[in-house]
Amino acid sequence: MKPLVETLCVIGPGLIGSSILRRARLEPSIARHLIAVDRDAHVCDRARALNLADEITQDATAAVANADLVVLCVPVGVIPVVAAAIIPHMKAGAILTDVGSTRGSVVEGITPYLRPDIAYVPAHPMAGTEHSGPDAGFATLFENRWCLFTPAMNASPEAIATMEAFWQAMGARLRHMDVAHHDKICAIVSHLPHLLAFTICNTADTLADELRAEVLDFAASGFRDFTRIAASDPIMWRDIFLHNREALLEMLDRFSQDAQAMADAIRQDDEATIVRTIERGRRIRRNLIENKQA
Ligand SMILES: NC(=O)c1ccc[n+]([C@@H]2O[C@H](COP(=O)([O-])OP(=O)(O)OC[C@H]3O[C@@H](n4cnc5c(N)ncnc54)[C@H](O)[C@@H]3O)[C@@H](O)[C@H]2O)c1
Ligand SMILES: O=C(O)C(=O)C[C@]1(C(=O)O)C=C[C@@H](O)C=C1
Repeated sequence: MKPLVETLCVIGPGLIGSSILRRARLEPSIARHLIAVDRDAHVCDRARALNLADEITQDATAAVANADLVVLCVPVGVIPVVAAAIIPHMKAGAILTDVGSTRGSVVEGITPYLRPDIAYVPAHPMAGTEHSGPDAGFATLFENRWCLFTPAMNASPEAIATMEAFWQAMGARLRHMDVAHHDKICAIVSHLPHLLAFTICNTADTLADELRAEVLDFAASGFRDFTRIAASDPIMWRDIFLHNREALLEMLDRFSQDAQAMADAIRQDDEATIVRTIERGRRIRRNLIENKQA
């Protein structure tokens, strides 16, 4: 059977990149030959030990020369830098994609380097964990999770169809949307929750010494769920916050107003507002479970 692409090259075989490679190892319909590229020699060694790809190298420009599909899985701050370095070396007719968590800044950063004979089809899988690196990935990471496509550039309908089939083979559900919409949605469902988790852990940690000891003693409470998210990679999240600045600050403003309204309700013994707010939260959790996204 002819695979979707002959040669798949993943740049950055960390959590997301290694999950793509693991899935491609299990599904021969995806690619015949797998290449992994990382600038970090230790990551390359781990990728070799885990047998993530047929070729593993630190040399991105040589690796992409024969690839039919190149997937950029590096932090959003360096996606345009890596794209600028590899695009001149890609073969005509190849597809370039990236899995970056922000769209506006990545598309703006990549656009000046695009070539008319390279299809750029960005797609962001809404799946992950707080862990990073090649050991953290797993083949079922994208199963039943959304993959958000934003407008492709220089891409034929066939190239877009190839990327849709690629993400379906990863197990994902697909949705197309524009860039601004993507960045707003991700700001509220992903970036703001991470900002709140990092901040609440910082707040707890800067409390008085004796209380801090108690925070650790009793952390297996509501706080525990924040600590899971707060364990995420600092470089990845620094880049996301700085690269989705406008949408994130807009959502943070909205949240601050709502938190203030909740503070007012508590101050004023406004039971109805407090209960209404909690009930809305519970409804969201129920919807998530019904949609199999919990
Ligand atoms: N972690 C998640 O939950 C998640 C979910 C969806 C999308 N994303 C996006 O996917 C991308 C990767 O995230 P991750 O969690 O897999 O990160 P990760 O830290 O696990 O892996 C990133 C890899 O990129 C490598 N790298 C960094 N700069 C490089 C460069 N210039 N050239 C070559 N390799 C380089 C690192 O050495 C590392 O191995 C990010 O853009 C992130 O925003 C992450
Ligand atoms: O589930 C988690 O722990 C994640 O951090 C995954 C998560 C998210 O916030 O949902 C993180 C970043 C993404 O771009 C997509 C998914």
